[in-house]
Amino acid sequence: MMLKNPAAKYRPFPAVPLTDRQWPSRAITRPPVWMSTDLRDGNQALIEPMSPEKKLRFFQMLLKVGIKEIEVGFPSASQADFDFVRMLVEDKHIPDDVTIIVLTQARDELIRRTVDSAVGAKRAIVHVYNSVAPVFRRVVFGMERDEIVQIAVKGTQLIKELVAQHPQTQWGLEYSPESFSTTELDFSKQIVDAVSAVWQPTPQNPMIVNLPSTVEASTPNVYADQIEWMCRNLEGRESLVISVHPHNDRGTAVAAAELAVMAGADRVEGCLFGNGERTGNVDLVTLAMNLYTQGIDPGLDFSDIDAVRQLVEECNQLPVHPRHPYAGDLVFTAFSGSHQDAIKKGFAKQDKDGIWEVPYLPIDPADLGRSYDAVIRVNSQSGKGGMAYLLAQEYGLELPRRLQIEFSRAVQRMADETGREIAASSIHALFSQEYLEQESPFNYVSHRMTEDSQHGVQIDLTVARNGVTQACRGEGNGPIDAFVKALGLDIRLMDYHEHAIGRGADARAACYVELRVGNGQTLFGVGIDSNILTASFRAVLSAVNRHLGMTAAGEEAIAA
Ligand SMILES: CC(=O)SCCNC(=O)CCNC(=O)[C@H](O)C(C)(C)COP(=O)(O)OP(=O)(O)OC[C@H]1O[C@@H](n2cnc3c(N)ncnc32)[C@H](O)[C@@H]1OP(=O)(O)O
Ligand SMILES: CC(C)C(=O)C(=O)O
Ligand SMILES: [Mg+2]
Repeated sequence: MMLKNPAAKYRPFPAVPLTDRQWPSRAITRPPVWMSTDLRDGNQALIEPMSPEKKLRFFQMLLKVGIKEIEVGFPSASQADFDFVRMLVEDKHIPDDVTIIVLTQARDELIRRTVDSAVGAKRAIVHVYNSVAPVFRRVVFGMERDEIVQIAVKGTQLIKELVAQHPQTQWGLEYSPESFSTTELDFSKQIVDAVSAVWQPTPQNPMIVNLPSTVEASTPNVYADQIEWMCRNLEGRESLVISVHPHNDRGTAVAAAELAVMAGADRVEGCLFGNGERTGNVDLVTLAMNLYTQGIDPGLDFSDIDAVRQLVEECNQLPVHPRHPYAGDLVFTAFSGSHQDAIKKGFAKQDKDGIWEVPYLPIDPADLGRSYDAVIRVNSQSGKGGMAYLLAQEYGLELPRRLQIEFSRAVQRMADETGREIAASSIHALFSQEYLEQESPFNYVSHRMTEDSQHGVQIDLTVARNGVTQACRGEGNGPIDAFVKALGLDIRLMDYHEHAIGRGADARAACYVELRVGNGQTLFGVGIDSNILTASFRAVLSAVNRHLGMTAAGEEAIAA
């Protein structure tokens, strides 16, 4: 039967009975304990689970990033999973300050195998779980609440018994009431209290209580309420590490984790770049960098984010989205004109060691090992700022503002025609063609200049006009004035800029002149030369040639 309203088959998530919630007015002031479950929850969700070799490379990268708690697998799932954990232990891959975690269902034979896998490690946490939500109790287990509690209690008793036989390892317990976020809070409390009554944690040897949103089912504020409620109601809170394990079914796992930390969670489990079952586990990279941009050291090192991303993509055989926070290919790239303009101005004003204040960039790309080069790219949505930035960064050309406006029209034409992104090299080629290679009809050959107080500046100039060399002389109150007079053309100099390109013996001068030829429109010419005067003369000829190329009126003006 077709439902009239298909949405009617879903029910709204019930609110948590917490009227004096504290978390909304709290702030995060320090990082939580990070736990990576890439090699377990991440791995179990892959189309092709990682080979032992890939798992080891991933593990070593996690160490380098600085993660101290790493869930290394589900050892009872397969011989390969078991062997991987043994290899880590026996080949001494686990640093002393790192704790491995091994996951198991609360079933006898699986628990035994799991404990066996970690024997000999300096520190290991056995992570046991059973699902507690009403739908699991009814559909999967066909059990009442008390029977579900017994699964967890018996499993914990067995773990306690088994680990006592291997005192050379410092053992810990993590208990997860799986599907916590869709479970009645009083039942979650009942089962967690029952487990801790068996394990008997102390503030010195706390037990981890991991409260997963196995399937994210509510807005993040509801999850935060659930966490605060548990923190306030569990027995022996001081002997518990409250951990969260958000999944991203509603796309709000990051928010859920952050609000949960405000609500009292001490620890967060997740995966790099949000890999994991279905829509993924919460993304540890985003969480860490979010803290970083609030001025809080997350204790994780993502200063070479591209290397981390590359390895994760290779091991997971899944791409990281180009717009993934902090790490995607396009997150430090602006195509749109007004963004480019603001970023360019922001970079110019940014003090290297000062507070970060570049518009549109929440973080300095350099802090992630990303380069500024990729920040600004040009396509049909771009304005003058983007191409000016690229010419300055790549070619040392600092175009005056009005020239930027003039040249951006040519760039826009090119972008419209191709419909593609335009590389810095193409912009430079277009700039050269438009301004620097304008050698006809006038081409500079040589000049000699003298100066005295009576005549001002005198120039003996040789130019080629349509390939025919001719000599002329001019006097003026400055070199450009004298040069224009020598040409004998109706030209007015409207604006002039110059700057050096490079330093030392190889330095060259770039000159930009804005001229009005006859009664025509003003337009720019550009000259580059090792001699600053020659550069300015070339710039004048560039403008004149451009003008002649564009208008018949220009020809007449020149002829006049
Ligand atoms: C939310 C999560 O991510 S939890 C982690 C999930 N990860 C994995 O499952 C990956 C590794 N798992 C595996 O390789 C296998 O599932 C194994 C080896 C653990 C178990 O395999 P099997 O023995 O074939 O059982 P299966 O996977 O079908 O699990 C279902 C059985 O386990 C029971 N079960 C499921 N979870 C639990 C639990 N936490 N505690 C106790 N029993 C459980 C179910 O009731 C069911 O029992 P039934 O067969 O009597 O009906
Ligand atoms: C095993 C548990 C913690 C889990 O992965 C989940 O509930 O999502
Ligand atoms: Mg999970």
